Amino acid sequence: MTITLQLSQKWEELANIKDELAARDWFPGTSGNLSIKVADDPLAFLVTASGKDKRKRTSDDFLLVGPDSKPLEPTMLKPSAETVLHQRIYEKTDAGCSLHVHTVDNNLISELYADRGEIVFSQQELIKAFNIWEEDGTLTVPIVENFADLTKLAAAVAERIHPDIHGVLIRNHGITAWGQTGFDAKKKLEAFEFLFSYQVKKELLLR
Ligand SMILES: CSC[C@@H](O)[C@@H](O)C(=O)COP(=O)(O)O
Ligand SMILES: [Zn+2]
Repeated sequence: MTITLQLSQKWEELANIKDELAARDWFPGTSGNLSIKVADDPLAFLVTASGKDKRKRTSDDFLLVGPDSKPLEPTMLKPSAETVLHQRIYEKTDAGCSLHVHTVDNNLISELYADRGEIVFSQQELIKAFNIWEEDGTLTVPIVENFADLTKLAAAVAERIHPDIHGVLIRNHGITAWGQTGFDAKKKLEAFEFLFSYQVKKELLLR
């Protein structure tokens, strides 16, 4: 397969995911960023351009960056401010796609559980989306502080990545979740958001 064909297929895959997440209203105020891996060695990935309304579909939505998160070709576009987070995820995992969204539910959970540094889910059918099939299985989502220094933020996220971790919450900011493919990453992101929404509502009902 030629590189151009591979690139246009990945572009289409990411654009479709972006549309689906936009339909869920998961990009308020231009927030959120998405990426998909195009090559492993050296690393190259498509990432959303910074500051755009991610609900719109345009030919300027993504740009190709290399292992240092810098554009691989001359462009007027700026890679997402949070590109380095995606870079660190590709370095530390076998992910093929990484998705970052800000939602009210993920922000509330990140704040309510910040002091514990994580939230652990169990006895929930949807943890099967993370390949956890045991009746007493648990799913842990680490929570890191929202450092303004993005290199520091990326290092804090990278530090919490282990084989059983599929996403990291950033306090009062959002979640970054990843998977081997675009389908896998989106499935996990949707499952996370279901679990966060359930937990928020449960805590409200128990008050
Ligand atoms: C405009 S609020 C969101 C940003 O500060 C950032 O957190 C974000 O998710 C989007 O930044 P971007 O540079 O467009 O990828
Ligand atoms: Zn963000």
